This record gives sequence, structure tokens and C-alpha cells, in this order.
Amino acid sequence: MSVVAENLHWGVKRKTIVTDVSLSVAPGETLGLIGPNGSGKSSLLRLLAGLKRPLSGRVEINGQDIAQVSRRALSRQVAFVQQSAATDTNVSVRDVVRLGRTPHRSALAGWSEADETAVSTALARVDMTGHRAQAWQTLSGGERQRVHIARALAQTPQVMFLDEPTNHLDIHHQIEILRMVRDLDLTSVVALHDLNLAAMFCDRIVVLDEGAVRACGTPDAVLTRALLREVFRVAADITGLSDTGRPHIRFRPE
Ligand SMILES: Nc1ncnc2c1ncn2[C@@H]1O[C@H](COP(=O)(O)OP(=O)(O)OP(=O)(O)O)[C@@H](O)[C@H]1O
Repeated sequence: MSVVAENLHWGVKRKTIVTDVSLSVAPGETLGLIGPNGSGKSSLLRLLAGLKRPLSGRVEINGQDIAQVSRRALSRQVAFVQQSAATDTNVSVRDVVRLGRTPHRSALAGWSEADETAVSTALARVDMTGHRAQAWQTLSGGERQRVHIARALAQTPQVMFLDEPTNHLDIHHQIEILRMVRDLDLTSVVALHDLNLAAMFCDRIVVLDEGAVRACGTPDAVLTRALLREVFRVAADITGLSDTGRPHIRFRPE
């Protein structure tokens, strides 16, 4: 499914937070969203996912204006992994992941084989099968993050929005989660702080700066020394284009 945003504006009171953002994500593509703290990544993701209404502009998912689609219908197609999402205490890991099936179930239908398969597949994908009976509140930060990703996977979405999904994860799981997102047969938009991970796993990258799109393109086109200096205020050398075709950034203390 494609995602297209046209001229999105959003803000609160007199503060403009997202300014005239237009972008498109092709079916199956993994789009990275990078930018300094406060540049509007989370706000933009929420607009794209229909969790916030833009002041002006529109978002289309699979050619449909999401403002015209019910929340329930949207949640059958779109999953959102929030930054450090909270979950009610006193529930098991399995219960949290089961919540991902809610949009697909009617009030009268029982728990189906398909629901069970979606939950167990999702737990396995994030390496949490062995924790399924554990109480959610006893998990470590990284395990909680993986359970939230599993909940989104159990939703069997066609589009996934992820806000800093690698927060709290050790390097193995950072790479595993991003590899999985890239390899899943769905369209994804993922906000990331780690620029090297963005370069490794994203097909294209959008750079946000003060709420506006500063650059958009393949990792090697976007991640230039000049952009890193101007937007992120860091000095860096960029290498590694040879075998993978993807840039590698080495930051320089100055
Ligand atoms: N509801 C709100 N009311 C007031 N200000 C807000 C609101 N939501 C976001 N902001 C402000 O908008 C700006 C963008 O926030 P946002 O969370 O989208 O940035 P971000 O790029 O995701 O940041 P980070 O990298 O720090 O997570 C910030 O300055 C934030 O304080």
C-alpha cells in the first residue's frame, strides 16, 4: 500500500510544528525519518497514521483520504509503534500482543486459529516466545519495546509507522528489528536517531528540520557532510559506499 502526504501543516496555538510536508512512500518501501530533537518526526508520523488531524493538507493510504476512513477500518491496515508506549500493568506479554488482533475481531466472534497464529508468529519474530507468559511490568525496557512491536505485527498491517523502534534495544536487536521491518512485505515509515542504521536499512530517507522537509532521497544522496553539518550540527566523514552501496558515517570530535 502506498502512503502519500500532501502539504501537511500542523501546530498548536501559534507554534507551527509541521510545515508544508509532502512525501510519498511506495508499496513495500521502508522510508526513514530523521532529524534533530524536536524537528517534528513524531508529530509527522502521527499525522501520517491518522492519530492527529492536520490543520491543512491530506494523507492518502492506498489512494484513500484517511480523513474519510473510520478509525477501526484504518487500524486493520495501519499499525503504529509508539516511542516508549505504556501498557496497563497486570497483563501478560501474550495479552498485550493479543490486543493487536482487536481491529480484526467482531464482538461476537471467538478467538480464532488465525488470531492465535498471528500472535505466535509475532512473538517469534521479535524473539519473545519464551516470555509469553511473563507479566508485562516485569520486562526490561528492550523486551517491552519488542512486545510493542509484536503487538503491531499481530495486527497484520499493510502499513507500519514506527517511532524510534530501536530505543532501549541492544545492538543485536536493533539490527534484527530493522532488518525485519525492511524485509516484511509491507510499507513502513520509521523515525530513527541512529543515522548509520537509517543508512543501512532504509530505501529512502526524509530529513526533517524545524518541521519542514530538508532533504529526501536515497541514503547516499541525503547523508552528505554538508547536511550533517547544517542540520545535525556535527562534523563527520562519510565512507563505505563500496560493497553495500550504503554510506557509513564516522563522526569527528571537533
Ligand atoms: N501537543 C503539543 N503541544 C505543544 N508542543 C508540542 C506538542 N506536540 C509536539 N510539540 C512540540 O513540537 C516539536 C516537535 O515535536 P516532536 O515530538 O514531533 O519532535 P521529534 O522530532 O519527534 O523529537 P525527538 O527527536 O526529540 O523525539 C517539539 O518542539 C515539541 O515540544
